[in-house]
Amino acid sequence: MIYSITLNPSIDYVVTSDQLFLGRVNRLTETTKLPGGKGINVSRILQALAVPTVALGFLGGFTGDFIKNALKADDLPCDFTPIAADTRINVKLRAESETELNAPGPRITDDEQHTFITALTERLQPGDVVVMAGSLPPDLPASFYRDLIPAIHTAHAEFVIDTTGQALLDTLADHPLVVKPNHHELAALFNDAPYPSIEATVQAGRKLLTLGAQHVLVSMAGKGALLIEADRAYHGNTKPQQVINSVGAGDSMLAGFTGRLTAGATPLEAFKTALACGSATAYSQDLATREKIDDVLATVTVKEV
Ligand SMILES: Nc1ncnc2c1ncn2[C@@H]1O[C@H](COP(=O)(O)OP(=O)(O)OP(=O)(O)O)[C@@H](O)[C@H]1O
Ligand SMILES: O=P(O)(O)OC[C@@]1(O)O[C@H](CO)[C@@H](O)[C@@H]1O
Repeated sequence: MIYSITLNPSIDYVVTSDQLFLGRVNRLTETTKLPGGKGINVSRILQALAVPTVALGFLGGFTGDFIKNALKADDLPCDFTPIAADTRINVKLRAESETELNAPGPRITDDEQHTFITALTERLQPGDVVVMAGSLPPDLPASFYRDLIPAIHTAHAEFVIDTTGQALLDTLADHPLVVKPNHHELAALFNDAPYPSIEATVQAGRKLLTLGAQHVLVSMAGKGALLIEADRAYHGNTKPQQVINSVGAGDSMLAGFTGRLTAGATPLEAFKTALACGSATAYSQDLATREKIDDVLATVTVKEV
């Protein structure tokens, strides 16, 4: 089973405007509300790939109810810890370019934190994978993800982590199954300037393997992604289509890789699915459907670099 953890879910309020003028009234041409948050996105793509998953985390208030109902309508298995405060709303603005306004998130009490940790540890079985993805609401200690790792390992389960900076570096020695920084996050991890070439990016990504990660992907938005192994690396991409919404492309990529790898695929096969899932989401209004993923998979190209 793959459990996703979304400590700070969101309603993604996706709004479209022809142009955006700061300091003026802007009339929107379209609005949509989607269940959001990185772990939830991972579970939604796993479900599209028919990989067993349960979405965990915190949900509260009318916003939490919206997300719960949206996931229930899609038959996505969930077990969120209820909280008293309202789950946040993030605004995703599509105008000439994409702008995201992400809220800090609700208060989570000590009792709610303990309830979540107990629920998670009671569920874990040998062979399970826990995907921890996204920001922490303000009251949770910065070490919250890292503090879950001993319980995950005691259950003989593995973890995947999608976070940034020191919080990511701090977990590498515990051997995450997969990490997938984007190229900007990778450079920031090592206080480097943007990498001038694929070779330089591969060299930096390989440091994550040396520090303990089992599998390393580096995503580069429209420029595709890298699969970096100890003795070789691959660059892959998909046939370009119109980009509609890149929100959740990274989560889709992580889900595709983790889902296929866990089901027994080779890292290279899993990488191809990951590329298809990431781009298929970028080419869709919402997260990618299975049909769209299969369509895009047929266009994936990968070469050793
Ligand atoms: N414009 C695009 N065209 C084609 N594929 C894309 C595009 N944007 C993203 N993708 C695919 O999705 C993958 C992940 O995207 P990206 O590198 O933007 O991740 P991210 O920064 O984690 O994204 P996010 O946080 O928005 O989910 C890319 O490696 C690529 O395969
Ligand atoms: O604020 P965080 O937790 O870092 O990111 C949250 C978020 O931007 O990530 C997803 C896309 O990756 C969206 O569904 C959601 O709104």
